[in-house]
Amino acid sequence: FKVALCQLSVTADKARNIARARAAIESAAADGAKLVLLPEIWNGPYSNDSFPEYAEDIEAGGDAAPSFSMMSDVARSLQITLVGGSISERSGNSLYNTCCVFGSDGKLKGKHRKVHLFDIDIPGKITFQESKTLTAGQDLTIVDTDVGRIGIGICYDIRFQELAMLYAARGAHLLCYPGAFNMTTGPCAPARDTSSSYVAWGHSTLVGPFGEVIATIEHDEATIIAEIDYSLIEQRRQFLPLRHQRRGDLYQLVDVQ
Ligand SMILES: NC(=O)CC(=O)C(=O)O
Repeated sequence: FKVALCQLSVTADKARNIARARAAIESAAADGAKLVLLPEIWNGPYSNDSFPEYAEDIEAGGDAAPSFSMMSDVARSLQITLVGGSISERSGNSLYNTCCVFGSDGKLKGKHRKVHLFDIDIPGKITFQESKTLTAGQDLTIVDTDVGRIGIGICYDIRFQELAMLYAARGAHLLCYPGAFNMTTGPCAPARDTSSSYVAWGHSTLVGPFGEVIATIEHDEATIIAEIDYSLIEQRRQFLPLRHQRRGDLYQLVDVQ
């Protein structure tokens, strides 16, 4: 089936960001995509000042959550599976960086709250402390959808390979990491805006089970549409039978949930 990665340009105008995301999803579905992905924090700027301002109460829905409502509505009307990048989510007194996954009926199938907050300090380059405003999620997220079993992480989560290994062990066909990587630390993000306080890298990428890049783009606003074929996963596992060759007597991956 066809998958679409929408690399959106993000501005401070939330209504415009929502309209633009909807248009990108509609265009991807018109081109045959059955699974559509958005980037990390696509409804407003990626900054600690903005997270509280753009946050939505997903549980309340409706007017309290216009980005969430748009995603649910568009997934239902186009009958696609939507991995909704991420938005900041308000829940009680806490804020989370949250990815919502919608089924082709528009229902929320799963919600991932970023588990590894992006707290870094690279002198002279970039300092970012998500933990100033955000709370880390406590759960791994695997979602069963019309287009297979999907493991979700958000941006910095990709750097902790145990997550990916656990998702694979739990039978995930596809791992989705909506990202807002930056010019210092690396690839995969919304479109680049050099006037923004946080300059995103762009380069959204779809990778196959041999580690091969199926499709990628530069840093402008654009959408990748490419076919993925899950049957290649089994072929890869036959060719490289790592699962049976692991040295459990020397090391173990422990699933604590
Ligand atoms: N924005 C993130 O969560 C992570 C990031 O940019 C990185 O390089 O890692």
